[in-house]
Amino acid sequence: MTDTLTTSPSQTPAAAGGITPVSMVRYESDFQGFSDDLGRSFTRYGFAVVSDHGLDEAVITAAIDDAKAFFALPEDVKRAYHQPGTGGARGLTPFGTEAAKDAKAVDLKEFWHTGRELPAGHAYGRYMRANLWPTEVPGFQDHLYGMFEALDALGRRILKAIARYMDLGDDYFEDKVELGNSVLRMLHYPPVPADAPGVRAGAHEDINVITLLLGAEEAGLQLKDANGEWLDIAPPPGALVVNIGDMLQRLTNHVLPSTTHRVVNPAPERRGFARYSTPFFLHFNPDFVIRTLPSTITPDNPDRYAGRDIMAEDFLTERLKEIRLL
Ligand SMILES: O=C(O)CCC(=O)C(=O)O
Ligand SMILES: [Fe+2]
Repeated sequence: MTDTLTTSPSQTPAAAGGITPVSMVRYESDFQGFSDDLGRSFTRYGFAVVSDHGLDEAVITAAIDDAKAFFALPEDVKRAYHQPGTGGARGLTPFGTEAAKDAKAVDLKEFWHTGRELPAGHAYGRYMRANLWPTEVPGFQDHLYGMFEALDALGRRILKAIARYMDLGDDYFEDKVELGNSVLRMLHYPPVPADAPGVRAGAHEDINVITLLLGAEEAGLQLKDANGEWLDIAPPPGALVVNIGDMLQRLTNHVLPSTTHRVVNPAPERRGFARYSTPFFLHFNPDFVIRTLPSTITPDNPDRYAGRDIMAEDFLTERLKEIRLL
């Protein structure tokens, strides 16, 4: 890959909203150092800002442009790609559907989900629905799936660094996520009226293993730090925001925390702008059983899930019900 979305390492700002970016340039030259810095950021915030990630800018731009073209279609055309009662797993989830767990208000967003294309007849077909592809936007399928595959590959590289940090053996995650039930979410938050109450996306934790988020430069994304204060994430242009989800928090007995985050409405002068962001929710293979890693159980941190092994797919179903997608 030649083009990158990021600035060169020498231009990487010292800090972004309190979180110092970790450059992936060291992935090849100093894997241990990269893994330690990444792991420390996760341990402290549940989040890391990753620069120099090497994603091909053309692949990302093509997919985002197609998503924008889709969201600009008439409401009734878009609604044909909504499958109610299926957990929003594929296609469109219309504006005003999803709400954060226990939230009273719905989020101010619509989104499109693309999932994995399995080899024909694969046993995981019972857990993963077929993708939907809108015929109204030429190139949508190729571009969206191109972005899915690029983020899937990058997510596995980042998991190798997490495995190194946790002393698990670098390939620990490989056979546990290779056909994971992962989802690429193209999000559209329309412009917000000047007097809009509430937030664009209510406070929540992600369900999955790790999330790779692009497009969070438009202000608004905040995490709740260990003191309970909201901290702006504000990544530099093109940088990737990565956070730990509930499944990895559970596997690591909370050594890697799944941190509460939200998207607040922007300052008045930015309320006329839409937000387009693209989280990739990397999941375990559906039949992976989440059981606390023995190395994370200590006298100070006893097993929080003793006797409560759960299959990744069952965990997901439980949580989708809580956010009103099932
Ligand atoms: O829009 C964003 O930047 C974050 C979205 C998010 O946290 C989510 O969809 O889980
Ligand atoms: Fe999230």
